[in-house]
Amino acid sequence: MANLTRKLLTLALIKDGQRVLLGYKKRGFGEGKWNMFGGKVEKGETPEYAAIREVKEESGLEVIGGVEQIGDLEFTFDGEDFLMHVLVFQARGFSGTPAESEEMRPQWYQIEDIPYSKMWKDDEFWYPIALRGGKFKGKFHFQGHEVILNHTLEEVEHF
Ligand SMILES: COc1nc(N)nc2c1ncn2[C@H]1C[C@H](O)[C@@H](COP(=O)(O)OP(=O)(O)OP(=O)(O)O)O1
Repeated sequence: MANLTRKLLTLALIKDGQRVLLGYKKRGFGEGKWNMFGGKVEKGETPEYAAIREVKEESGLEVIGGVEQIGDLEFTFDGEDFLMHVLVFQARGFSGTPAESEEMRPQWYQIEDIPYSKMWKDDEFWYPIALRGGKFKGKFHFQGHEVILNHTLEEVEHF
């Protein structure tokens, strides 16, 4: 594969018992899909700081007690010259009430009602690991934004 430009991004799992907070992406990359909250790691930020900042900006929630890394994902897209390296975190706690932002419309989902058909196709592979408290590493190669051409996924003890 040719040299790819790497982009570092975050996703954050906000779980409260048997429900998770997802956001409907209103604009930008992944527009029209439900996803966790996250975005680019800006220059000078740690990924953990970026994850906490994105949760606040996109959902209105304050992360309490920091975040723990639970996933490491790489996404590539056929014919595209970039690789998205997405670190997935779980918030240890949170406070506040979810509020719609310019980018996301938050909504709580019971785990059994997670709308996988309206999400990125990789999510149905790794959410089950994340939701039962596991950690994972994976790589997904897409054709467009709807078809996974190939992938690897493994559960890990630590990163
Ligand atoms: C390809 O599969 C993906 N699956 C999932 N679940 N999430 C993905 C996938 N590819 C990207 N993402 C996530 C990673 C980030 O959380 C967002 C994209 O972030 P965005 O480009 O919107 O970053 P921001 O900094 O929020 O953007 P602005 O510059 O518009 O503020 O999608």
